Amino acid sequence: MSATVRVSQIAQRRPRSGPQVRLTGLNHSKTISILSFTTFSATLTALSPRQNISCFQSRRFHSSSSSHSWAIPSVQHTGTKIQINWDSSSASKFHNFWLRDHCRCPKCFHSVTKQRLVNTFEIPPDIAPASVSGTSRGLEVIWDLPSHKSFYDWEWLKSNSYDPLFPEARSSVTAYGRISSNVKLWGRDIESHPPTVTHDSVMEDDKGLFDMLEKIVDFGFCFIKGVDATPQATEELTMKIGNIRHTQYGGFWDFTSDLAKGDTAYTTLALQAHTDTTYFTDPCGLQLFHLLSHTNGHGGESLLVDGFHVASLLHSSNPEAFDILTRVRVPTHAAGEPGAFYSSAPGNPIINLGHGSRSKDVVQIRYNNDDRSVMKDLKSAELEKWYDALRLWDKHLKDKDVEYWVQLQPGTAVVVDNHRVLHGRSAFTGKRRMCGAYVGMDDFLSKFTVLSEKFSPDNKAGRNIWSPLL
Ligand SMILES: C[N+](C)(C)CCCC[C@H](N)C(=O)O
Ligand SMILES: O=C(O)CCC(=O)C(=O)O
Repeated sequence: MSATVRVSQIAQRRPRSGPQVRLTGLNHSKTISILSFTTFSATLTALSPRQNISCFQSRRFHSSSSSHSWAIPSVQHTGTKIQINWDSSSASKFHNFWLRDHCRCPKCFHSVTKQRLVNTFEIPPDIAPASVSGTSRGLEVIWDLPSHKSFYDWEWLKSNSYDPLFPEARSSVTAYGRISSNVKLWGRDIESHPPTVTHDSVMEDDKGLFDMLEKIVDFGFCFIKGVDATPQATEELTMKIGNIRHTQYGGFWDFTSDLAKGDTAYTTLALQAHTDTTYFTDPCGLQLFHLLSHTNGHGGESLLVDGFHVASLLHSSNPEAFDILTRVRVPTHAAGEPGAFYSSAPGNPIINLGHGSRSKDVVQIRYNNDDRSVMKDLKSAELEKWYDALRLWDKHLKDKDVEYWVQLQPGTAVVVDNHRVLHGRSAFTGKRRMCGAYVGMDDFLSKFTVLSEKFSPDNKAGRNIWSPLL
C-alpha cells in the first residue's frame, strides 16, 4: 500500500487562500496554501544572448492578494530550458518550447476567447531565447529566430511548474481534482447545523446563488428552505444553477411509486445509500430533490452520507480494502426502461482518485450496489478480496455515526453533489410525491467558477488570462 492517501474535498474554482483540510490516515492534517497573483509594472533588464543569471534577489514585491512578500526569482537559461530559482532551495525548469507554446501575449493567446492563436507547429522545436529576465511582475523572454517577446506571471509559472510539480501551488483544478479551501467532512453530527439557504436568497441575486453553490462545494449538499411546494418553483430553482440534464427518466422529474419508469426509485422500496447514474460515462453532478407530498402513509425518510468521509474512515481502518476499492472496476447498468439500456462495463472503481498531482486524492464516489452488473473480470482470489473490501465499505457506510437521516418536508428542497454524497431513503407506505432534476457536473462547476470570478476577492479584473483553469 502506497504512502498515506489524502482524501481531499471537492472543488474549488476560487483562487482564495485559506486552510485546505486533508484527511491523512487517522489524523486530520491541515495544509495551508497561499494562492495569489501578482500585478506589478515591469522593469526589463535585457541580457546578451546566452548570458546567465539576472539577479533581483535584493528586491522583493508583495503579491496583490495576500500579505505574503516574495523575493523576485533569479532566472537563467541553459540550452533547451529556462530555470527559475524561486529561492535557495527550490527551482523550476521549463522547456523553451513549452514557454513559447504557452505565450499569453495578444498575438499568441486570444484575450477575449482565451484560445491559443500561436501555431504550435510553426514554433521551431529548438527555439531558444535571446534573453531572459526576472522582473517584479514575472519572467520576460525575448525569443530568437523568430523574434518575439513573451511575459509569464510568476504565480502562473509556479502553479504550472511541472519540473518539479508544486501541488500546493495549484490554486484551482479540473472538475476531478477538486479541492476546496473550506471543505468540511461530516457525519451524523451535521444534523445539528446542516448547510441551509433560503429560496428567496438564491432566486434574488447571484450572491445568494453563489452562497448556495459554495455550501455544495464545501459540504456536498445544501437545503433550500421556503420553496413553493410545486414542480414549477422547484424547476425554476434548479435552472438557476444550470441546465437540467435529461436522462432516460426525462428532464425535470415529478415521480411517485407507480413504476412509471423502470427503476426501484419509482416503488415504495427502501433504497440503500447510493450515487445515481453510475452507469453513465459522466455520472450526473448535482441532484435536487423536493418532497411535494406524502399522504396516508409512513416512512420515506431521506438518507445522506458523506462519501468522502466514509472513504477516509475506510482508508484509516483498512488501507488495503481502500486500495482495492480504488482499483477494481465495478460494472453497472440501467436496463429497466424498454427504450434505454446503459452499461458502464467494464465499469469504474467505487472510490475514484484524481490524476497527476492529485493521484492520492479521492475525487469521486461511484456506488450503487443495486445497479451493479455481474462481477466477472476478477480472478478468484481477487474476487474474494474485493467482496471483503466491499463489506468493509458497506459497514462504514451504514455506521450510525455517518448516516444522516432527515425527513424532507414540502417547502424544503435539498441539492446533493452526486459525485461525493450518497443518498437513499427508507421504505414507505401511502402516496408519496417527489420532484427534482439532475444538473451536469460540468455545468455546476462552470456556474461556480463564473460566480467565483464575480465574488472572489482575487478576481477583480475579471477573467484573468493567468487563470490556472485555462
Ligand atoms: C430520476 N430519479 C431520480 C427519480 C430516479 C433515478 C433512478 C436512479 C438510478 N437507480 C440510479 O442510481 O442511477
Ligand atoms: O425517493 C427518494 O427519496 C430518493 C429516490 C432516489 O434515491 C433516487 O431517485 O435516486
